[in-house]
Amino acid sequence: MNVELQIKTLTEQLNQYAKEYYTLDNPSVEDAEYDRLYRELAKLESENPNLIRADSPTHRTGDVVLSGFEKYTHEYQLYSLQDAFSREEVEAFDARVRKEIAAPEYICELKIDGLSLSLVYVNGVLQTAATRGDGSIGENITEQVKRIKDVPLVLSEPIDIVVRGEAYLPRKNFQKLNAAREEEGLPSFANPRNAAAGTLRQLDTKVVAKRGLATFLYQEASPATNATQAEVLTYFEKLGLVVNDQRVFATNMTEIWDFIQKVATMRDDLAYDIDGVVIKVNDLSQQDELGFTVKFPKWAIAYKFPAELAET
Ligand SMILES: NC(=O)c1cc2c(N)ncc(C(N)=O)c2s1
Repeated sequence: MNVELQIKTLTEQLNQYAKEYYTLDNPSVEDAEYDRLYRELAKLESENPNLIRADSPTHRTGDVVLSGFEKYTHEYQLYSLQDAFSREEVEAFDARVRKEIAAPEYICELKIDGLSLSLVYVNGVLQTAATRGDGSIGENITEQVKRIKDVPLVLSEPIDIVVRGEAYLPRKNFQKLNAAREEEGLPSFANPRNAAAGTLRQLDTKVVAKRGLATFLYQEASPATNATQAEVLTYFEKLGLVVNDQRVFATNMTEIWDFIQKVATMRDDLAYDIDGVVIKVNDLSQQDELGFTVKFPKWAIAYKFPAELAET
């Protein structure tokens, strides 16, 4: 088999094994077998650097220690959501929407308690990952984000797209991390969000790879080709991006509030922290019609759960 085909086969095999291990939590090969194949690929790549593929797992390792964070100017501004803390405030949002949209269909999604992330793909290849910053200028954390196992280095289609999402630390990895820090006599992180933020601010990317961060992508920043938010999310999944599966449609306040209450009861059983529910007008042309206030989109609201009492 020629070297290029060997490299392609090894890369695809290793990426499949990594997906089984990290995302499906169901590895089909022993670590030793993965390591053997990985070393074989790394050897072939070092002998044929021109044949290294963009989706090679060797981009996710290697001890890149950065000297600092470069600033990154977002092509598409990251906006914040208006918060709601009561049913009445969500009702007021719904009433404002109905002033312009007769019979809105909403999509309700979980509000992940992590760190905002912007991913820029060019020709389907991850070019830049950046923090939100002030919404216009963030920090370039591309090398760190390449160490988040569920972020695809290459999408299933060679498209240019800018997506928004959240990087978070799954609760089980948060507990493991704090246990290890206690062992080492280091201060523990107060919550998974702080741990995720602290991890992505690590200049030593080897540390990021060990911590087990994960992502949920939830918004297209570049002009969407889909008609609705629901279709955007389905498209993201097709591209290989991770999308949260807890999302429902609602056409009135009762359905919205039923979902909020359902989420409030199941929140503690989730594998990750959330701090609310995001309600959005599903139709993207209606989102454009509604537009923005000075600060927020008028087509979405973030219902925030009452802050959980700190564990005493
Ligand atoms: N600041 C924002 O615009 C958002 C923040 C978040 C978040 N932390 N989690 C989920 C969503 C979502 N599903 O839309 C959004 S949207």
